[in-house]
Amino acid sequence: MSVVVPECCDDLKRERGRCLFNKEELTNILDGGPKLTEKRRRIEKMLINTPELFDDVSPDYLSHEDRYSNELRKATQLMTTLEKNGFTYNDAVTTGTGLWLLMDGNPLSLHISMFLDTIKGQSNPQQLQEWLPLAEKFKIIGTYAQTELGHGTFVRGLETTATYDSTTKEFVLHSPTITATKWWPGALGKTSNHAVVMAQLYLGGKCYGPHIFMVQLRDLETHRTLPGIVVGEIGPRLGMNSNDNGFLQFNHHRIPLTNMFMKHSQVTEDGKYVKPLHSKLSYGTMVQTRVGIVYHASRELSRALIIAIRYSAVRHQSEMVPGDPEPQILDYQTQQYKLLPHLASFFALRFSARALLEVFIGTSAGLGSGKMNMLPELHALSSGLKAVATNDAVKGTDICRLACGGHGYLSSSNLPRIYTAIAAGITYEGENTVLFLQVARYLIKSFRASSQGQTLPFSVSYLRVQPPSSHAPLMSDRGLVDALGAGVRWMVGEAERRLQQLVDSGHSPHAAWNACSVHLVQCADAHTRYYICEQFVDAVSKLGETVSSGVHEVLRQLCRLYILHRVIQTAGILLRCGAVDGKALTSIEEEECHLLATLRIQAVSIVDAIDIKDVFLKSTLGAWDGNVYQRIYEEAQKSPLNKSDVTQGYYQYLRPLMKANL
Ligand SMILES: CCCCCCCCCCCCCCCCCCCC(=O)SCCNC(=O)CCNC(=O)[C@H](O)C(C)(C)COP(=O)(O)OP(=O)(O)OC[C@H]1O[C@@H](n2cnc3c(N)ncnc32)[C@H](O)[C@@H]1OP(=O)(O)O
Ligand SMILES: Cc1cc2nc3c(=O)[nH]c(=O)nc-3n(C[C@H](O)[C@H](O)[C@H](O)COP(=O)(O)OP(=O)(O)OC[C@H]3O[C@@H](n4cnc5c(N)ncnc54)[C@H](O)[C@@H]3O)c2cc1C
Repeated sequence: MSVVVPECCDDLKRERGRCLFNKEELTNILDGGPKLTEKRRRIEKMLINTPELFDDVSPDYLSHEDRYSNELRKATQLMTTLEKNGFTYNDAVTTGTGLWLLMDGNPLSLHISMFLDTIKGQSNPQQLQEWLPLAEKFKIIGTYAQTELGHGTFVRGLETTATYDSTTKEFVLHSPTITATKWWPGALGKTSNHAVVMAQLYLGGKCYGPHIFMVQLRDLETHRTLPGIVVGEIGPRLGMNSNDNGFLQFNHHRIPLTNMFMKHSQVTEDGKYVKPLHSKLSYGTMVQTRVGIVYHASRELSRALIIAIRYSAVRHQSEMVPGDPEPQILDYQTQQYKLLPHLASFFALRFSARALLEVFIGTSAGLGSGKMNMLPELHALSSGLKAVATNDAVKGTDICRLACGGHGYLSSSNLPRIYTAIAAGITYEGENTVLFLQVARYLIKSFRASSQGQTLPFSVSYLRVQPPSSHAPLMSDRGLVDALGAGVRWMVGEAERRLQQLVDSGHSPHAAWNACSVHLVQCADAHTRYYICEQFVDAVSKLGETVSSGVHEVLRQLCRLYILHRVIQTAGILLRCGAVDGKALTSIEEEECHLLATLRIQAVSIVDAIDIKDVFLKSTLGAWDGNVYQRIYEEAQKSPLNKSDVTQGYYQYLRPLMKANL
């Protein structure tokens, strides 16, 4: 399939004619540099020239089984195409291209993410040597099986047991109750022949908590389920129905001692336990996936924004001035207010994802040399950013759908599929409220440590009292970010005060925690957003030295919008702690409206610079040429109900009803 860039409609031509910045330069910034843009485009070209990767028929028109098979066909084709052309699956993941082709629930996604990451991050050298080549070459195919019917969040409450039998040097895996059934893992139902399984380790009758085990589930020749294992698919879900999310039960199933992942903790042949350097090292795959999800959420949000902003420039509706031609809906301030703050969020999340990745790489390097001290900060940052990124991507994607009116509800807009895929991100890999509560624990601990004069890690250093002299002018970007920081400091101080007050009045610390948890979640959310603002301001100011003035101006405007919007959202807190006053808020609101009008002028060009091709957007509303109505019409013709003029349903039900004497 070769892509011919079509002439665009007059509306989009006019929009693009107003561009005052170098789009390619902005594209390079978003990709992380010109080399990465070039690499992404090479991958895209190769994928576009592989017609088997594209659907002839929408998954909506397929049966449950055909939908799965079709996605599996494309997933395997994707892997072989990448391999043949000298790329890795990782290239398709990091550029987003692979995800966009297969975001109806790619049945190999868990293999190439959490299964491989667990092998890489949790194996000892022998295990790595044995399993990694097999998994990388798809000789074994796996998933990450942790969640059970009874427990997802509370990992320590998992019920699956792995009991060591020193006489045979084996672990016996068992699901003692219905609630111990593994439930949810992607690709577990029918695709995977292996799984990394989280189970409670028992040695000599004593429980040592959750540990990870490599378990073969199916025969490698026949693909039949092995004895002692029951496995299947869990049925339809809100979205991503081309995946085979599964269930799994063990009936005293035996695996060798060497199948416990032994990088961090070990069991000796005679059944002795060797402790890890940090008790949460076995949660490393989850942390790594949370980092990936921040990128993933920003990418999905960007697809929705491209669709909604291009559509808003093509769609004309109503009269702004009686008798005048119908304006583009993007000219309505309310439409700009719906979309442009989310456009700013996309940029903010992209820069924060990059900053988080650096923290992840730094912490991982430290762990390699036995340094565990950065782990709590990485856990808090990755938890907070995963939660904010998915919450905002879900909200933003739905706003994009709403901003497209009725047509946004069409499957062919692709907004429903983007929405249902990213909506799962709020729940999977740590439910967001639960992750925010982890961040809150870290904030309260840090606040207390600071009160005792201890030095705080970089992401929370602002929690100590700020000397008034260091403040930038309030209305500058820095000044407003400082005000947001003061707001979080006040919120955390208030949470700590309420917790202490409850404990002093006789509540247990745990009861006090629960009684303050709504406020604590708000603290965690506000802290993470403060961190995002800081990263955005830093990134834009660093780029200022290297980019052209047009691009810098657009980035500055987006950053400003993000901060102003955040200040308005937090107005109540900022007023209560005295960080801003009513007069400042009024001028911030006015500035936001002014900025919306400014950014509107180049909005189409900004989303063009995100550079996602039509074949990856998959949207009748968001295509480059803006030929919206023709595409919607043509897509409707593909409905199986349009194959005949009169359907079977007419003869079977409607006609008898019309003929009945009611
Ligand atoms: C080519 C095609 C492309 C294909 C796509 C490829 C993907 C690319 C990436 C993009 C991703 C997109 C798709 C991803 C698909 C993912 C699918 C989803 C998979 C899953 O959902 S797997 C299951 C995930 N499950 C969870 O996340 C469970 C959540 N629960 C927990 O993490 C913990 O149990 C919880 C809530 C943190 C509590 O733990 P608990 O054991 O109870 O501990 P305590 O609360 O008592 O805390 C003790 C102490 O430890 C600290 N702690 C907890 N966790 C960590 C950690 N991970 N690291 C460091 N420290 C940790 C905690 O804060 C406490 O500290 P204190 O000092 O306060 O005591
Ligand atoms: C599409 C999808 C794919 C998935 N893929 C996988 C996979 O590949 N592998 C895998 O192992 N799992 C997978 N999961 C499972 C997922 O990780 C869990 O659903 C998730 O961790 C949440 O756990 P839960 O379902 O038990 O929710 P629960 O913890 O029961 O949450 C229900 C409610 O209780 C609240 N709650 C729970 N605990 C607390 C607390 N301590 N404090 C306050 N509130 C609390 C939550 O905030 C939420 O509102 C997947 C899930 C989905 C939806």
